[in-house]
Amino acid sequence: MTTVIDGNAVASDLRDRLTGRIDDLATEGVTPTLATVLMSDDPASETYVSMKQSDCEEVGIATRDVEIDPDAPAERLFDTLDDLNSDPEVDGVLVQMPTPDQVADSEVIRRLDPMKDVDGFHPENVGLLVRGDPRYKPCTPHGVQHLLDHAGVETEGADVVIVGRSNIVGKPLANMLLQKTAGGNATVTVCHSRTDDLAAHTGRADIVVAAAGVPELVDGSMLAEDSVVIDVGVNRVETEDGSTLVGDVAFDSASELASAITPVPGGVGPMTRAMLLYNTVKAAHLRRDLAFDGL
Ligand SMILES: Nc1nc2c(c(=O)[nH]1)N[C@@H](CN(C=O)c1ccc(C(=O)N[C@@H](CCC(=O)O)C(=O)O)cc1)CN2
Repeated sequence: MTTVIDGNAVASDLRDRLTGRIDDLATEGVTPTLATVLMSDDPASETYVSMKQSDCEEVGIATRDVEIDPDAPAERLFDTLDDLNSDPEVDGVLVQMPTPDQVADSEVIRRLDPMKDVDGFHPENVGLLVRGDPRYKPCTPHGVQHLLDHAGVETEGADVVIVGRSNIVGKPLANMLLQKTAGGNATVTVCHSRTDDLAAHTGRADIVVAAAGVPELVDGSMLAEDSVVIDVGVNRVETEDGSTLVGDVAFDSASELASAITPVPGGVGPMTRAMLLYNTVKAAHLRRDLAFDGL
């Protein structure tokens, strides 16, 4: 019997618990505030930002909604970040990725105040994560770790194969699963587009995390019986009737082998958004030297 891990339900539970923390902050006269910065006309990016804005509204996080013409020079974005960095009311700043070609992602990330970097992408925050002392865990890997915990999946000693080596998901997740902490202690292999015989790796894994951005790259023939499958991909593909979302996992065939699997949509995506709320609430505490022990 395969368990389908319901990311919407887990994210909703997390939002409920965060609301309690936000109410506590209100008694101190603090309203956590997130600035979202969108410099893109990609419909998926627009959707993600508007979902993040409405999640904030639901839990009581105030928002600033900054939109920059995608054809503007990079300096326009950098000036905006400088303003948000120095604005005392803003706790967290999120620049929706990807940015346009004339703007180097690496420069954007460095320009952010690391205390307001609720994506956890700034080199200072990456360094803290790798050393095992995370300030802000990047939202998608944090969501994956939380889903595994919620589903009762033991990572200690587990053979985990991550397919994808991005800075947003694959690399930070590998580091988090390696840490000597709860939700870590795994043996981690990171596969990518140049990996020989991908199926040989995924086929021996206890846990497979597919985060390559390739629709239905991993199917049931590539999995061990009773493995746990986490699908990070959100790919919009054309169909005869229009378009649909598919993950990096071929859900039907993978479900026949997996003991537990996340769907797309409704798996990791909602958790990515919930963890952004978590980091914003954490930022509101850290910036005021208030204790934050998690949820
Ligand atoms: N600054 C950032 N940019 C990007 C990140 C990120 O973590 N920070 N990650 C990805 C995209 N992403 C976050 O922005 C993201 C992806 C998917 C979802 C989501 O909720 N997906 C839903 C389906 C949504 C739909 O209907 O299209 C789901 O899977 O159920 C949220 C956020 C790249 N950029």
